[in-house]
Amino acid sequence: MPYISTKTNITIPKEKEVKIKERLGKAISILPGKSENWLMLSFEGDSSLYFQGKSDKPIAFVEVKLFGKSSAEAYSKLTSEISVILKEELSIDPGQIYVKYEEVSNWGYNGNNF
Ligand SMILES: O=C(O)c1cc2cc(O)c(O)cc2[nH]1
Repeated sequence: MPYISTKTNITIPKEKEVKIKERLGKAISILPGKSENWLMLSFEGDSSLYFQGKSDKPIAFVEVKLFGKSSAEAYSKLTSEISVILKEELSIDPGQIYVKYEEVSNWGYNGNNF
């Protein structure tokens, strides 16, 4: 049950959001055992974000939370793919993107915790 949130200082047109949603749905399988079946996503455009004291270029902060653990190699591959997606869909340069990973041991769903 991964969760990916994407926050950016630029506007995300609806058709781009849908495309990114589809691409992240495939990319999540880079993490062994994870799939779009349990993936939740959120998008927040037009955010007040600054990087290196500036907000004059497209910037993104992406958070990936997952139940359990994965490997540094898998996280690195996912970062590459997320960066490609945001570059191709929103023209955000990889050097303007942070991707944070969080491994969660207590995850609730459907009224109970796994
Ligand atoms: O995507 C996951 O991390 C995930 C899905 C899923 C379903 C399930 O029934 C479990 O017991 C664990 C679990 N993890």
